[in-house]
Amino acid sequence: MTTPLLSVRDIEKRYGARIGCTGVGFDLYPGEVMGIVGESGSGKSTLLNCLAGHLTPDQGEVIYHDRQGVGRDTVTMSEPERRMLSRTDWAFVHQNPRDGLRMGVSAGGNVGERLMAVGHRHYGGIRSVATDWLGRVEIADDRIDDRPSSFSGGMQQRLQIARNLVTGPRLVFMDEPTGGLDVSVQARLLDLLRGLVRQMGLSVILVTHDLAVVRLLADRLMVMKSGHVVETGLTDQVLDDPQHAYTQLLVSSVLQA
Ligand SMILES: Nc1ncnc2c1ncn2[C@@H]1O[C@H](COP(=O)(O)OP(=O)(O)OP(=O)(O)O)[C@@H](O)[C@H]1O
Repeated sequence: MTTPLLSVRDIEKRYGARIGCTGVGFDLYPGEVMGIVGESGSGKSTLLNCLAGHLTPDQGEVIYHDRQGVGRDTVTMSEPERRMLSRTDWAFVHQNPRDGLRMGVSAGGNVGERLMAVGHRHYGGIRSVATDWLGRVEIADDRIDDRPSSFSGGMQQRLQIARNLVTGPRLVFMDEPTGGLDVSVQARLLDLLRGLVRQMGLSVILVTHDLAVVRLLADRLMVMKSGHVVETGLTDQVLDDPQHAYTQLLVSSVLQA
């Protein structure tokens, strides 16, 4: 049987007396896209940040199987080790591209510096890979020396995606990657993301409150409410035949919208 890429066991995070998330466990397999959905305040971001090492959970394990097949608990690993993983194996796409880009650095620099961080040194090679990646996210060659602040919101988000994927990560965390964009821009970005996820065989944990996004991208779904996972299953199954009353409400409110 295939080894999971990530094994999450009994994660809990509290903010004082308030529950951020609790009792969360699942396995993510290579090449799988797991969607986490739920209304505002249900604990999606808390969970994602615990999984990505941005928040320390109060309880639980996040076992990541590295390229050597060794299972390592990212909750207890040292900060330098976690930082190294974030550079080499993991990527994080923020809702707001400003949180994931360096706004004072050119588009090419934003992509190229990630390559340099993993040891690439040859300037010409870095520039040509950066150009190639700008093309893959549909940013014209002649924008390579422009700063992201001169880009539209959709372009900034595509640049953030290029910056994250250029190093060939094994696991990508995405926090509302299409949030805050116009509907037509969202549709184009979703198409692009879906293509990249398929081509690269990426494993993704995707947080969104938008069921159309998970319908397109996610193989499996976890539905959260008040910090708990209330339903989990294959995306089409959960959306077409929701079992939990809360999921039924989520799905029907979309249908009525
Ligand atoms: N820094 C914090 N301090 C105190 N409580 C927090 C903090 N961050 C989140 N919470 C609480 O934890 C719970 C889960 O919040 P979280 O942001 O994870 O939900 P979410 O589903 O991501 O919501 P949204 O879609 O609005 O981002 C909520 O009750 C929230 O008020």
